[in-house]
Amino acid sequence: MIDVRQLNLHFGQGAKATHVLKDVSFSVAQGESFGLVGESGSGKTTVLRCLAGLLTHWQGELAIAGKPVGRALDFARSELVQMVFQDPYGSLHPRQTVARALAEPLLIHRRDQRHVRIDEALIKVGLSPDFRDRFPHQLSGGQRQRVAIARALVLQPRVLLLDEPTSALDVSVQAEILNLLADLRQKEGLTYLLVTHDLGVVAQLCDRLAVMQAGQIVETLPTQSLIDGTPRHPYTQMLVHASLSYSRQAAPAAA
Ligand SMILES: Nc1ncnc2c1ncn2[C@@H]1O[C@H](COP(=O)(O)OP(=O)(O)OP(=O)(O)O)[C@@H](O)[C@H]1O
Repeated sequence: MIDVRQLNLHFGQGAKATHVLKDVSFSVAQGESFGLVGESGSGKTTVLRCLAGLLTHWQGELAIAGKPVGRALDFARSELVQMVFQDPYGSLHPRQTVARALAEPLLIHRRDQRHVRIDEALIKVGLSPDFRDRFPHQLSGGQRQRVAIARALVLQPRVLLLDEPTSALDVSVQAEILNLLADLRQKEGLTYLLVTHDLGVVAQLCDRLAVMQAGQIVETLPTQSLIDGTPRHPYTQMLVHASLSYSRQAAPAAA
């Protein structure tokens, strides 16, 4: 469903150019959920932004649903792929009602039955149609992220690009949103590409993952290997170790 081949990207020019993505290659099957993990600045979000059409100066080959992806963001791509951002407050316009936020993609794509589609999208994310007239500041963090997911779903895409979809939320709400994403993947037959720092999120939501370091993929592995503690690359082992010792430190405080 998603094919990334030899993806390269630089920011800046000449002597100041930084090579941010270095020959990144991976494939995600139809219906699969694939995680991208790695330290801050390793290039995870940049990969999503290339696939979403938000960055256009990449080199390599990108294809979605078997069709090569061009550089410019076009209608066909928006109908196939949508992105959900980390901070739902930032991604929703503060003066737009929920209905207005969801109507916008429908208007741009000239879809009919907008009321019905908006209500259907709200129900899919566990919100009642009563939420139509609310503004973002009248929503909790979890409800805002539900609205952002509803907006991503309203055009019925086949792929969601999820950029740290739960990291801006309270811990108690994170589990709800992860459950919602797991349910939606199954019910809607979606394919996920998910960026996260949190190996717990990968364990819950992803079938496979790629580990990035300094713009390169160092290892691609099934999530089960992560859980079994059998990753091969020393950097992945270090990430697993760091995450386990963090959980152990956090456990007494949480008790
Ligand atoms: N618009 C930009 N202009 C210049 N450099 C950028 C730009 N966007 C990202 N970068 C740089 O590209 C590198 C990769 O950034 P990216 O956001 O993809 O990393 P990341 O792995 O997603 O990190 P994080 O987990 O912190 O979001 C970083 O060094 C970042 O500073």
